[in-house]
Amino acid sequence: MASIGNSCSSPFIIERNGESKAFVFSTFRSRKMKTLGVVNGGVSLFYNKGKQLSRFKPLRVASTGDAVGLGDGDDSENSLQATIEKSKKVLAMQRDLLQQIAERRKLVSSIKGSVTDQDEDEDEDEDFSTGDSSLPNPDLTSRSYNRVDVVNNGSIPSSSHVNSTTKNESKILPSVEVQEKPELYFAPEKASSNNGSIKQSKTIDSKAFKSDVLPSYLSSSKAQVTDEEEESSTEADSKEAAEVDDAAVEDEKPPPLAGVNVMNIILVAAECAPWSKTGGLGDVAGSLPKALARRGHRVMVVAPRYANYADSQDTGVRKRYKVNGQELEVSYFQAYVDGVDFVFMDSPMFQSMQNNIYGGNRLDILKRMVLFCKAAVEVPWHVPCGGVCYGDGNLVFIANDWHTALLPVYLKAYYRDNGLMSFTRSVLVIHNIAHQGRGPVEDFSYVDLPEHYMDLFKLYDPIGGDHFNIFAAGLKTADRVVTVSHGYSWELKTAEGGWGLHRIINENDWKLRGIVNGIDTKEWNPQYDIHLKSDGYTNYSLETLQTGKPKCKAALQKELGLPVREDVPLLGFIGRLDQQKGVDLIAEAIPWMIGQDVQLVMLGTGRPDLEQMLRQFENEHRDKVRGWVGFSVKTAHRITAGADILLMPSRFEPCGLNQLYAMNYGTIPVVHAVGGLRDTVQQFNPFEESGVGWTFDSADASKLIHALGNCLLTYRQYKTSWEGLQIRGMKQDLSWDNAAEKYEEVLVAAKYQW
Ligand SMILES: Nc1ncnc2c1ncn2[C@@H]1O[C@H](COP(=O)(O)OP(=O)(O)O[C@H]2O[C@H](CO)[C@@H](O)[C@H](O)[C@H]2O)[C@@H](O)[C@H]1O
Repeated sequence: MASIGNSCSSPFIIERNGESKAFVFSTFRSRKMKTLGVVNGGVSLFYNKGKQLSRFKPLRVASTGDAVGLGDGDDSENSLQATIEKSKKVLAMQRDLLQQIAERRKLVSSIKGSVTDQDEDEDEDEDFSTGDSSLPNPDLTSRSYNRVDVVNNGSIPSSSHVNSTTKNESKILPSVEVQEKPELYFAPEKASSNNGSIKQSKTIDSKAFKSDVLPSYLSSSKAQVTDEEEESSTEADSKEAAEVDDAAVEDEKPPPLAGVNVMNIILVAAECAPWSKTGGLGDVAGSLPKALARRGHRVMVVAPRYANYADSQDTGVRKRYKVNGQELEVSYFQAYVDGVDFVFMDSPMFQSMQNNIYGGNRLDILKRMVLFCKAAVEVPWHVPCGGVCYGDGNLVFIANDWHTALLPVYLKAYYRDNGLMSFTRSVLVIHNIAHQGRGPVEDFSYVDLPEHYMDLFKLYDPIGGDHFNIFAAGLKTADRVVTVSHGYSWELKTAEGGWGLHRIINENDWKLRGIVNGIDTKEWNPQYDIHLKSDGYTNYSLETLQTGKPKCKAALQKELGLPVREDVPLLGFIGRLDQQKGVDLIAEAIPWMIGQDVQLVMLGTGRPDLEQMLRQFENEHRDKVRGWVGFSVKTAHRITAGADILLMPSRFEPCGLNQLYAMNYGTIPVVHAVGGLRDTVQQFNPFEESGVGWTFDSADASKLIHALGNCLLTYRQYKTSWEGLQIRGMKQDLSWDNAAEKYEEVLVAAKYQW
C-alpha cells in the first residue's frame, strides 16, 4: 500500500515498503500553461487545464535521499490514469470553491451597502478579529495572509498567518475532504515563478486541498487568477476569479520590503541563541533570520536540539537517516518567535550536548554534523510550520561555517544531481575559517557520498599531505559564499588569512561577498536589556547615558567586589579564550595596566591555560582585576553596560560582535584593526572630533598599550570628547536591517544562478 511519509512529504516521493519512489516531470510546462500542483493519492502532478498531462519519470530514492534514475516504469501508466481522474475531481472542487467565494462576496457587498460609510471599516476589522461567522468577510483572504503569499510563487503563508487564516477560513469555506496528508510542490518554473511577480504566479499549493487551511490560490487570489494568458475553462470562472481578485486588491497591505524578491529562507546552524550559544555564530543564527523575516521573507532556522527547550513543541514528525551505516531517527520541535520558524532537530546524538556543543572526538562531531545536514536538507519537505511545509520552490538555504558546509554538498549530490530540488539554492557563510572540519582522507567514508565527490573534499596540506576538508567542499559547492565583513573577505584570500583555503576562496571569488554583521537591537539594547533590571543596574538610553551608565558601572563594581569608584576607568574583555582573541596581548600588557589607575574585568572560557591565566591575574591583583572563567550571558550584558572601555585585541576577527554591542551601550572599543574590527571601529580623531574608538595596526602588546594610553588620556582629561565618542557610537544604526538587505541581494543572486 502506497503511503506518504510523515505529515508533509515531498510530493515526489511515495514510500512503499520502506522504499521511496520519486516522480520527476520530464517536461517543464511553458509559462503560458496553467500548471496546477495537485495532491492525488500521494502523487503530485501538474496538469494543464483540460489538456494533456506532463509525462513524468520515476526515480528511486533511498531513505537517505540518494536518488537513482530508473527510466519509465510500467505502473506509471496506471497511476497516470488514476491521477487524471482524481485531478478532474479536484478541478471541479476548485471551481466550486471559486463560485462560493464569488457568491459570498456579492452577499457582503449588499450588506456593506446597507451599512453607513463611517462604520464600515471598523465593522470589517471587528469581523476579522472576532471571527464573526455571521458576516462572512471576503477580504479575509487578502488580509489574513502574509504578503509573501501574494508575490511568492511558492504561495506559502507564514506560520502566524496560516494560523490566523485557519481560524477564520473554516467559517467561509466548506471543508474539503482529503484523505492524504498535505504535500507541497512548487512549479519548476524558475525564471517565471521566482521573480515574485503576482501575474506570473501559477502554482496552486497542494495545501489548497487540505480542509483546515485556506487554499493559497484563494488566499492570494491575485496570484492565481490575474494571469492574462490563462485559459479559463469557463467564462464564469474567470469572472468570479476577477471578483475575488478585486477583493484582495481592496485591502492590500503595503508590499514587503523585499518587493518581488520574497523567498523562503532556511538558515541552518549548529547553534542558535538564545537556545544554544558558544559565540557569535549563535547570535547571528538567532537574529539575522528575524531581520530577513521583517523584510517579508518566510524564514526558518534549523538547529540541533541540545536540551529540552521549554518554548518549543514536538511536531510529531519522525524521520530516519543513515550515518556511518546506522539508521538514526530524528524528530523535530518547533517554536515561532518574532516571525521566524525555529525548528530544533532532536536526536540522541544532540541531547545533553548543551554545554558541550562541539564536544567529543573528531568523528563524534563529524557524525553529528552528517546527521544534522542530511536531515536539514529535507526539513522543508517534512516539517510543517504553522501547518504548512516550506517546500523546495523559491527556497534558499543559508549554511554556516564548516559544521553545516556539508549541506550544500548534500543538496547537490542527493537532490540536484538527480533532478530534485532543482530550484533550491545554498549560500555558505564563513564566520571563522580557522575551523574547517579537517581529518584524514579516510573520513570521506563517513559523509556517505558518491566516490567522485571525493575531489571536492581532498586538499593538499604542505605538512600533512592530502587531507579531508569539509569547508573546502562546501565552498566549492555552495551557490554563493558570504563572510561577515569586507575586511575579512579580503583577508580570506591571503595565505595568512585563508588558513589553507585561500586558493579555493580566490577561485570562487566571483561568488564571495563580505557583509558586516548586525546586532539584535532588542536583545542588545541598554534601553530594554533585561539583565539591567536588577541588582542596582538600570536601563538607559542616549538621553539618560550620563546618569544610567555610571549607575551600571557602580553596580558592576559592586557585583564584582571591586572598589566602587566613578572616576576609575573600568576596562572589559569578553570572549572565547583562544589564540584568536589576543588574550595573550592583554597578558603582556597587564603589568603596564596595573601601573595605571584602572580596573579590568575579563569574562571567558576556552583554553585551560588561558583560563588559568585569568584566575592568576585576579589572584595577583585583587583590587584591580577580575577574571571570570565561565559562560554567562547575563554577565556579558552587564560588563558591556558597566565598563567604560572594551578591549578587543583579536589576532584575527572575521567580524566581531562585542565591539558592536559595546558601541550601542556607550562603551568605547579599543581594537586591533583587523577583519570586521577594522570595518566597524573608526579611529578617534581629536581634531575633527570624529571616530568611535581606538585602533592599533598590529597584534603587538606595545601597540595595544599605545592605543589604550590615548584612550585613557581622553577618558580622564577630555570629557567632552569622550561623550562625543559615546554618542557617535550609540547613534549608529547597527541593526541587522542593513545587513539583511544585503543578504537578500546575495540570496536573489543565488536564486537566479543556474
Ligand atoms: N564567556 C562568555 N560568556 C558569555 N558570553 C560570551 C562569552 N564569550 C563570548 N560570549 C559572547 O559570544 C559572542 C561572541 O561573538 P564574537 O563575534 O565576538 O566572536 P566569535 O569568535 O564567537 O564569533 C565568530 O562569528 C561571529 C559571527 O559572525 C563573528 O562576529 C566573529 O568574528 C567570529 O569569530 C558575543 O555575543 C559574546 O558576548
